[in-house]
Amino acid sequence: MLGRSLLGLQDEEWREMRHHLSPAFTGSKLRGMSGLIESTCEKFNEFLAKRVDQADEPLDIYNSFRRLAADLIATIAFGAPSDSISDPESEFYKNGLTITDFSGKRAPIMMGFLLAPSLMKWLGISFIQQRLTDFFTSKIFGVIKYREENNKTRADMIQLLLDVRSGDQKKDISNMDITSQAFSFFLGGFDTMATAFSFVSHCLALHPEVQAKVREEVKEVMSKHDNKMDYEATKELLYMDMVISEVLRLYPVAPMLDRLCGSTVSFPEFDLTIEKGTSVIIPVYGLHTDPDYFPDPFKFDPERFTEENKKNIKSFTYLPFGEGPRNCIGKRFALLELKIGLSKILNEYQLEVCEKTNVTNPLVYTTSSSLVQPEGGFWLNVKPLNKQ
Ligand code: HEM
Repeated sequence: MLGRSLLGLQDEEWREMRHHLSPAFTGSKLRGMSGLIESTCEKFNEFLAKRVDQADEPLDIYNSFRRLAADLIATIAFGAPSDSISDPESEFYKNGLTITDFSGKRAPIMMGFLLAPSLMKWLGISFIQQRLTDFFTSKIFGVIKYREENNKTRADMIQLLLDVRSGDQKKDISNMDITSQAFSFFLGGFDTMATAFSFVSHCLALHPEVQAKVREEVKEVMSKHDNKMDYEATKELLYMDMVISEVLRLYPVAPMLDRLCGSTVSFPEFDLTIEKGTSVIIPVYGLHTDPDYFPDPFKFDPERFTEENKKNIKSFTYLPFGEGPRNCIGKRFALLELKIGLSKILNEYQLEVCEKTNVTNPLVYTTSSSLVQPEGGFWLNVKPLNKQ
């Protein structure tokens, strides 16, 4: 399944699939999907409300945001709403956790696929267990069958691919292709979204003055948009956009990128030649915290991203979503989800540090997991604004 997905395809096959999928992330498609995102984020607020009523203790925000991320992907990419937020036993969520767990016995498998994918295939080792492939495949096949038999449509990514398939040019896209792409959105957008939501919340709790300013902006924008935070409204969240940009600089979800050199290139000024076929690692975290590019790099300062200051950022030194043709296809979708989700939360809740919050600066990261996480996890107090 992964081999046919955007993440697994190479060269011409990748280019063609990317070309089909890119229209899923244009403004008009995102506008259509923003209602589904809003309603899923509202459910998350209901979960927070229950949680706050039941226990007045710190919240493990990462594990909470993972549930939100799973439900967002389920509804948008799999066309099948799941209820991971309120149901801890949700099958979709549990299977998602298993797939994205690269600790313990799965760590060498992941390393094997990164370093020697052909060898792993030759050895007959699969990246994803058959049981999980079957689960996700049957979900998507079921959704496609239902829509085709009942002539139903929905503003989500599966529909976009079905529309491409049935459109004028009748592209050769199989049900398995559609499943593979939904799956690549799951892998691309599950832990990344949960981590980004967690780091933004962490920074807002550590910097209450920034949080107050973002909340003020949210309330002002919502009051102009019938108390909603839809696609059009998010475009007015200029300060929140600066805050998110700064969080992703200080805490890039993907701290490094990799590329395979396609042709031999020379850089005479550095006396360096990179041969065709060489794996190149791009140190994103190193660039983002290099004082030559970002002075006083460990200072959390959203002002770096004002329209004026952004122009001074050197090209290719800020890479939270990668760069070039293989950059993150979900970037605009991710930013939309973050803006809607954070608006909903900040409109009703105050995020505060608690005794378990890791307040080290530079942050001390955990070494016990492959995830980018503070040592000790993400913990915050979440307090309803109306009870303050
Ligand atoms: C804040 C959240 C996110 C961050 C920080 C992020 C970051 C990234 C990065 C760094 C890459 C590699 C880019 C490169 O090598 O140049 C990538 C690729 C990718 N991302 Fe995201 N991502 C996020 C959310 C999402 C979401 C929500 C989706 C799903 C819709 C998604 C789907 C993908 C896919 C499919 C690729 C592979 C693209 C390709 O190979 O053509 N990402 N992402």
